[in-house]
Amino acid sequence: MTIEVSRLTKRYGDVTAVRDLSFTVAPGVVTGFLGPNGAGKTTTMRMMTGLVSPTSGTATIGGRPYRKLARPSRTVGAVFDANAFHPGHTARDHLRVYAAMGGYPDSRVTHLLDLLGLAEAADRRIRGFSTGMRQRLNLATAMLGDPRVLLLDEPSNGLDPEGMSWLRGLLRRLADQGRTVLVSSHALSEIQQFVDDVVVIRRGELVAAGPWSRLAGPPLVLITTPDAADLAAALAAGPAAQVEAVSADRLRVRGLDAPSVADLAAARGLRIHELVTENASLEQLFLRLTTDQAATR
Ligand SMILES: Nc1ncnc2c1ncn2[C@@H]1O[C@H](COP(=O)(O)OP(=O)(O)OP(=O)(O)O)[C@@H](O)[C@H]1O
Repeated sequence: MTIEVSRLTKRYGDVTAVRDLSFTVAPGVVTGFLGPNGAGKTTTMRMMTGLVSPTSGTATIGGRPYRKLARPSRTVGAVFDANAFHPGHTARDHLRVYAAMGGYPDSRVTHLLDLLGLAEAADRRIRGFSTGMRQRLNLATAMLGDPRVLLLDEPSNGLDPEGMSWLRGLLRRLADQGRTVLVSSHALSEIQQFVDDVVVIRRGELVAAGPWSRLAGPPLVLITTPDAADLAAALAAGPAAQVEAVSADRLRVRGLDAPSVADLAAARGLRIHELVTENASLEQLFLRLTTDQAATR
């Protein structure tokens, strides 16, 4: 179930929330949907589910617009508002209401309460729930119909480190089952741990899309060695793309991973005191992509 966004535009009066936006979201991976506040992420995700009508362009899921899907809630599970609950309901009540609307059995409710770590809190009123528990309940609601596609708007908001690690595991499993998982976020350092692909937008327009590993570029390896000059010469003569001397005993290499650097040094009898791999962070990439050139001049 691929999501295909094609030349999507949404205008609210004078405000163009989304402008001529095209990208695809593949099944089997977790895709991060990133952009500064007001970039148009929520509007785009709402257009995917037919909650907002596009001014022009299309968003399809498995080749069809949301409204033309045979059983929408069995195909697409979406989480938008983290607080769309009746505060006096218990978690179990809440899920039962949605299960009844979708025609899902009670056993599904029990299964999801377990799966999302809410079994103990199932019979407590939502009013007393933490943000993290509300996020879990939201996910449970989206997953009632065992959908092939999950659209999650800021699901990591309000999660503590343990909750983040749990969410990462859950999204990974869902993607490994072949589902299509689109997750919007502004918490880049957190989301970096679990996205395979990214789509970056700014002011409603596409800035970059593709596998994170490709957008990030090859990692850098920082080497501390008392044999810097000899090692630099050996690396430069070999397959490394770039070798830079940082100081008398430190080199920075791009285009060769740490084990290859260590093997090459061993083969030449050169000493290495430290090897550190530096991956570009999603935050660095994001800032580079979304910083307004004009504003920084
Ligand atoms: N119903 C609406 N009426 C008028 N303007 C709207 C409406 N919904 C969104 N907008 C405007 O469209 C733009 C994009 O908003 P949107 O909520 O999609 O961005 P976002 O990337 O999800 O931002 P955030 O991360 O802050 O939620 C903003 O300028 C917003 O003010």
